[in-house]
Amino acid sequence: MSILKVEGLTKQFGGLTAVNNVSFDVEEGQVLSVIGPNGAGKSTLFKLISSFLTPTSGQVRYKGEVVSGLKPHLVARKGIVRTFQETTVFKEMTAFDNVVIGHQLGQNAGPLGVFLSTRAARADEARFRESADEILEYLGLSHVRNELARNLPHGYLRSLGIAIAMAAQPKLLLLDEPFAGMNVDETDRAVTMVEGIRRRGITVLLVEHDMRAVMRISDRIVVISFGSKIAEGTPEEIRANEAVIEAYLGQDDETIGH
Ligand SMILES: Nc1ncnc2c1ncn2[C@@H]1O[C@H](COP(=O)(O)OP(=O)(O)OP(=O)(O)O)[C@@H](O)[C@H]1O
Repeated sequence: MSILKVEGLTKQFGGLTAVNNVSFDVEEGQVLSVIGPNGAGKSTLFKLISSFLTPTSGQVRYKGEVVSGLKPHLVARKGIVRTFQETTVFKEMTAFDNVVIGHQLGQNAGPLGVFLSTRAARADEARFRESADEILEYLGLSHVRNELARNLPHGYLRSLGIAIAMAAQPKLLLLDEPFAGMNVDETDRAVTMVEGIRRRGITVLLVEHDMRAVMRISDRIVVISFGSKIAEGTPEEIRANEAVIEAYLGQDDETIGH
């Protein structure tokens, strides 16, 4: 059963069509990756799905309901949660406290709601603390539990962003370039994290520039180039697809996962 349907999604910025009539379905419990060369429109597509941008035409349907045009926090409350960027991690707090706060973000409109936290939210605190430890554990972050976020290396900060998003109890987790800027070890760890998330039955939609890690974790891959979908299929199908090879020609061989 598909949890998300992207239907004829188009986004124009002035005369530029960043996303051009893109359609695909995301099946519940699967990992679907959107890949494409630089400037292909991946980030724009991602923002359209998380409702940070409104489409020029087309729509996104989540569990049958059109969510395009809703405020991002309302979409998040329905279960579509994007990872937190490094800039939204609270740097002066520990990894653990950041994940506890992530639970509250899942219930409130934004950080303000957290600071003005209600009695009900405080009552949930014990449950959140227990859950935060569980998340850190299965994401392999327990050993940095008490580190201040500002002391964490880049790869860990990105992982912490995923942990915070998990605390908001997503049904569909959106990962924006989770492997960007990671070295080989960090990428391996992040791949393991995504596998762990998938095993918990959470659907994952990720947008990524680099094909190599994507090949390892995706059930399906959608390829976009110059805003349009040029291919869709399993990793094996994508690897052998002529249009994909063509789109990536001139790029480093590493990018197509060879
Ligand atoms: N807010 C905006 N205003 C105008 N043009 C934009 C805006 N956002 C993106 N674009 C343009 O839309 C096109 C697609 O950009 P987008 O960032 O979605 O690509 P991308 O595939 O994510 O690229 P990368 O892999 O480099 O991050 C680019 O030509 C970009 O310059």
